[in-house]
Amino acid sequence: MSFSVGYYGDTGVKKIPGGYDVPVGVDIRGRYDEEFAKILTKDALMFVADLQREFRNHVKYAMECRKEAKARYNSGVLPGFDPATRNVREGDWVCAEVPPAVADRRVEITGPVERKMIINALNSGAKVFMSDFEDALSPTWENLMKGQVNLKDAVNGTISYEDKARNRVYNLNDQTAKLFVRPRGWHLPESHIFIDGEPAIACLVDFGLYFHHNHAAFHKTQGQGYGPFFYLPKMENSREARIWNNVFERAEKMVGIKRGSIRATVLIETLPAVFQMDEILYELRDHSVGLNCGRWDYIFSYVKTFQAHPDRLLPDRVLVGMGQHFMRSYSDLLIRTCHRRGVHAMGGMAAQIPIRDDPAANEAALELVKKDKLREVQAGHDGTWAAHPGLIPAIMEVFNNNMGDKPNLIKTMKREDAANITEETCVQIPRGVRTIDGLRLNTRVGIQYLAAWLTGQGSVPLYNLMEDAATAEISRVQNWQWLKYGVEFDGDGWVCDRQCTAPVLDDFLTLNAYNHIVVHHPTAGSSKL
Ligand SMILES: CC(=O)SCCNC(=O)CCNC(=O)[C@H](O)C(C)(C)COP(=O)(O)OP(=O)(O)OC[C@H]1O[C@@H](n2cnc3c(N)ncnc32)[C@H](O)[C@@H]1OP(=O)(O)O
Ligand SMILES: O=CC(=O)O
Ligand SMILES: [Mg+2]
Repeated sequence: MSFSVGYYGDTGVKKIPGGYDVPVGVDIRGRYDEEFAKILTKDALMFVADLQREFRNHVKYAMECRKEAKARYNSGVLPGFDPATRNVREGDWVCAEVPPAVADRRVEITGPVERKMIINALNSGAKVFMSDFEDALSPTWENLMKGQVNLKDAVNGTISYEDKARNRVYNLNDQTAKLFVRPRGWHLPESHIFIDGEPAIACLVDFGLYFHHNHAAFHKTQGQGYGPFFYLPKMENSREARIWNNVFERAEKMVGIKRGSIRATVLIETLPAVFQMDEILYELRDHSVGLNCGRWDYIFSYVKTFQAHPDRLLPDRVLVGMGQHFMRSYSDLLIRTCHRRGVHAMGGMAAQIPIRDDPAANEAALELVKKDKLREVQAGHDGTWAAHPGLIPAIMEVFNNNMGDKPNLIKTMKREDAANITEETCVQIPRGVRTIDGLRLNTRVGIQYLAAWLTGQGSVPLYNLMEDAATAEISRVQNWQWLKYGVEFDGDGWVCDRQCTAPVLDDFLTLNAYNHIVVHHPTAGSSKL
């Protein structure tokens, strides 16, 4: 493809030699590729630029508000319900009817927008596939653009993949999972696309390109008159949900589809957002299909929100499970809120994945997953997440056995008992030990995950667990918090680490360590008094 440089009369389009055909004000700084050019069309870029111009100031303001909230938490304030929106929490409103295409979401698989994984996930037997530009994806230009190409082929039903080394061709089954797409969070820039001299807002690029190319086909083939469907990550306040709602309305209007076609599930995965569930659903009430317990980012957010509260340090990462009081309260409150408003209350991700080379360990991991999912469905979650296709049958069985023949529990599990959950319950300090092994594991996971991410892998198996950006964040912030506040570790092996990080230098390693090798005889000495 070759273009001459300059502006083209009334089309307002600037053409660059051998490059993308861009509208005025848009500058593509990523590598040129003929396949990517089919995504980065002039029309698609105009659509994204329109969203950017319409919403950039709202997004900037929302990010400023996050900074102000952070300063308040750092000064000792605890997050809580907003007295100004009490009427929304107490009001008797409900969200729009759930679209029939996604009434049953009992098991959802997630994964990055990688070609083979998209096909495997759509074929996995799960009801929904959440295809991820976020926690599971390292947002390199190649990953993002190939991801858009892959999704377009998936929605068109033409996606295939040839694994030459294994002489295997991947195609879609007749029956596939319904596709949801998760764009990145509001805070991230997309630095390969500049609009009016500044980096584009990443999520508007992810959303805009996908929506522009796929809304029509999706409506027909997947959504039964609705869609496309989205997952929205990492919001902290309902003002951020309002921006999404306005983006959806503008997008619907621009392409001429009915208001409420687009539907989204919001991840409640920040501590401030737990006090904004009603408000978030209210803002998105015509575009909502529920909330999801994004438990890993939620733990990360607990540490981040309380970064200046040394009285709220977390125990070892492995101990911060859904059994902790603050985690259970958050899941219960989410179920009650969603069902009161007529939408799905989705559970979260168990991080275990199949362990091929150790049957006993594999069985133990599977038992943990089943236990976690049983707790979720018994609590009233309408569905849950799986990280790997190998887990789908077991998780499906747990949900089938406990949901009966209904597509969801929205009308049957009201959880009115959760109406009494208080602010204090939601921030209650988790219990457990902090150990040097926990610090080491965080360090290993943090380093290995970052190495993978920098080379384009956003989700990886480490120590038999799924690790992605959210789980790696926990490792990072936990180590930061422990080192900053100089925690004393429980158990053995801490002397060297404490000595290396002590504010005042100990005189002798051996003097300090000596008490650890002194073993007094049980009779406490030899003197006979
Ligand atoms: C906190 C959160 O945000 S959770 C949501 C975001 N995180 C995710 O979505 C992570 C999803 N999971 C994954 O990315 C992967 O399961 C990993 C990276 C953890 C492990 O992947 P692998 O090392 O490829 O696992 P493994 O070798 O066992 O895979 C076996 C097969 O299952 C496929 N597979 C594994 N996980 C998935 C998945 N989530 N979706 C689709 N296919 C998958 C593999 O592609 C492979 O296919 P093949 O046999 O046709 O070659
Ligand atoms: O996005 C999900 C999470 O747990 O984080
Ligand atoms: Mg997350």
